Amino acid sequence: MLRRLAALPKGRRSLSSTSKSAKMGSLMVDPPSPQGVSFSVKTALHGDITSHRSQRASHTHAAMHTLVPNTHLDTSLPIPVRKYLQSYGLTPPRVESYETQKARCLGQLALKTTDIDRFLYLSALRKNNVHLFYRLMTDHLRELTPMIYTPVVGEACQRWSEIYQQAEGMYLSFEDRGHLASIIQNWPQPNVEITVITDGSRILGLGDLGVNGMGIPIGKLALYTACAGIRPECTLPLTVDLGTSNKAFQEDPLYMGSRRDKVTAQEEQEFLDELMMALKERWPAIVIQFEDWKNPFPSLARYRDDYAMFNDDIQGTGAVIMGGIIGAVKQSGISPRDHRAVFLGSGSAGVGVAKQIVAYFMHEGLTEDEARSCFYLVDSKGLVTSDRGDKLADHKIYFSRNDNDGQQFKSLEEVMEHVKPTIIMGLSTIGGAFTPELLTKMGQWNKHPIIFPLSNPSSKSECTFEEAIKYTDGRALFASGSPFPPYTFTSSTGETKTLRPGQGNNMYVFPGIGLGTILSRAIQVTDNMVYASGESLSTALTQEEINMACLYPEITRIREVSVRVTRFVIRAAQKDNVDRLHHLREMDDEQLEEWIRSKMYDPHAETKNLEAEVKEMARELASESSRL
Ligand SMILES: NC(=O)c1ccc[n+]([C@@H]2O[C@H](COP(=O)([O-])OP(=O)(O)OC[C@H]3O[C@@H](n4cnc5c(N)ncnc54)[C@H](O)[C@@H]3O)[C@@H](O)[C@H]2O)c1
Ligand SMILES: O=C(O)C[C@H](O)C(=O)O
Ligand SMILES: [Mg+2]
Repeated sequence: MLRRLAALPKGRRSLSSTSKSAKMGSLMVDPPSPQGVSFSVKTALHGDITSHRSQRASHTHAAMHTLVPNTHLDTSLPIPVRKYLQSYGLTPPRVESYETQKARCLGQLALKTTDIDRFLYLSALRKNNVHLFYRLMTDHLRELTPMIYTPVVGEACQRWSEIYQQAEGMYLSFEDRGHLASIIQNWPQPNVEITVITDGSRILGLGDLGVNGMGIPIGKLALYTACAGIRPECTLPLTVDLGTSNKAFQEDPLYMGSRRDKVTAQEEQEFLDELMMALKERWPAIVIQFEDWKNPFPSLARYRDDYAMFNDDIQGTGAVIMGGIIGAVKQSGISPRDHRAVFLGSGSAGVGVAKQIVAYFMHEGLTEDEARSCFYLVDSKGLVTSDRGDKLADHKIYFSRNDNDGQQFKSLEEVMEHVKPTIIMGLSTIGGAFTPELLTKMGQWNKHPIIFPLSNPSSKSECTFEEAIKYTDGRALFASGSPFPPYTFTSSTGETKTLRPGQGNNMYVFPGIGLGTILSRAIQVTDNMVYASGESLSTALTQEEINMACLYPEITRIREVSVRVTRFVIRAAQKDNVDRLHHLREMDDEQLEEWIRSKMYDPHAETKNLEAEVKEMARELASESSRL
């Protein structure tokens, strides 16, 4: 057993996963060996099998402490296990059920009076008892996701320097260039499978928040664990400090990043070249997600062929919104070629979403030109046209209109009058931009107007659910980036209904894109894998959800939905021949989904797994002592 534990960092991901059956085994079944073996576990455990019992116990304890901090301090652990782990006496005497632990946590949460207090409480719980945190999260996704993700993470990032309490994730600075590979060795976890990287330069719709953006990688990776079962110790939140354009932060004595202005695009690229290589050198199979960069197009183009990487804001958002649009287009009763979509916002998300829907429309039989001509992109200068007179950023050129007869449309109102859209999408960061007047017009022009205000957090949403419903007489097909509460509405025909909004947020797909890439050992994240993730969503709705005209599955089912997304992503990787775990090709879809489930971290099973480990260890130790 101890020898097996010593080998743990190389092939397996956690103490508890070492003794699981093949069915319940870890994600790292037959991985390429990570380069960096955890020093403390390796040195503490490289197995002198004859050493003293207490020494062994503390070695085991050290292994757990390194891989899953504080696991031995869970108040649900039985007394014999505590004694074995030498944590007996370090926690109150009573052995508690999860129900009791949960009641205490929810009680404490209820005492908090602000969202930031709830955010801090949950962050501390994650640090102090990671399995309990994820048990709570998976049981209360609807209520708790907004506390650790959008919208509350937005305020947390804005106030990060003020509310900072504990180190989480890694920070790498421009000044560290030339040494990134050796600094990355400081990360104590040996088996990182996925990282989310930001430079903080476009955090949600809140602008450049510099290193305060760290809340985003932490929040996204918490969802990877809660929604797709990637083990918490296999995730690496990463923030790079490349300076900030945020003058207020530069002058704030509490700001914890450098005071330099943002580095140049060339300097950023050189830094990222080194970082990407360093990450892959230590963890050859690592999946890398770029998140919330101001201009993420160059890095996506540069690294996507050589790394298993993707950009969530361009690709994840594109896929998730395509997934919702598939249902909305069907419910609208209008064929794809007759849709006219006005996009407020032509940045990474706007262009990513429009391109992904072009791919869907082509899938439905339109030529590329026909599909592209359905889109009218608007930025801060108005409708994006080829003859507008300013130099268009590269990513906007594809959608620039040529059919405007020299006329320019400066405001959203003018564009909407000109186009009379069937779809409006908001990816502009301009809260309230879909005014009551515009929403009313959408209701007049369309039987079922498609209205997607997607900017985050809630304060930046282009309209609320209530507004979209009220001003279209309850006929809007709606999804927003941040969550809105249900709304009870009486229509002009006197019908009263409680309606639930869809949440068009990339959280429905990125966990499955990441898990599918990890599990298939894909060497790239291809366009087909991204497309498949969005397409899978429309197949994941239950009959009841379809009857209720939902555009997205119920959030409480997200773990099951992630299994479906993961299966589609793996199948697409196989088709594109970028997968490396070829025996998965032999499984039928049902077997593959079952296998995916078996690889997912289940926080509810962890304490039991630990108990089983300890029992097995005790047995082995007893038989070894009897041989001595
Ligand atoms: N729902 C989701 O899953 C999701 C995913 C990604 C991004 N987003 C949100 O989308 C928003 C935009 O993100 P992004 O990465 O595209 O940012 P970005 O900075 O790349 O793009 C913002 C776009 O909005 C335009 N804009 C700014 N002010 C405007 C104005 N007054 N009128 C018209 N257009 C204006 C800009 O010109 C630019 O084209 C953010 O709020 C982000 O939180 C949501
Ligand atoms: O973080 C989110 O909630 C979605 C998206 O990635 C965003 O940048 O807004
Ligand atoms: Mg984002």
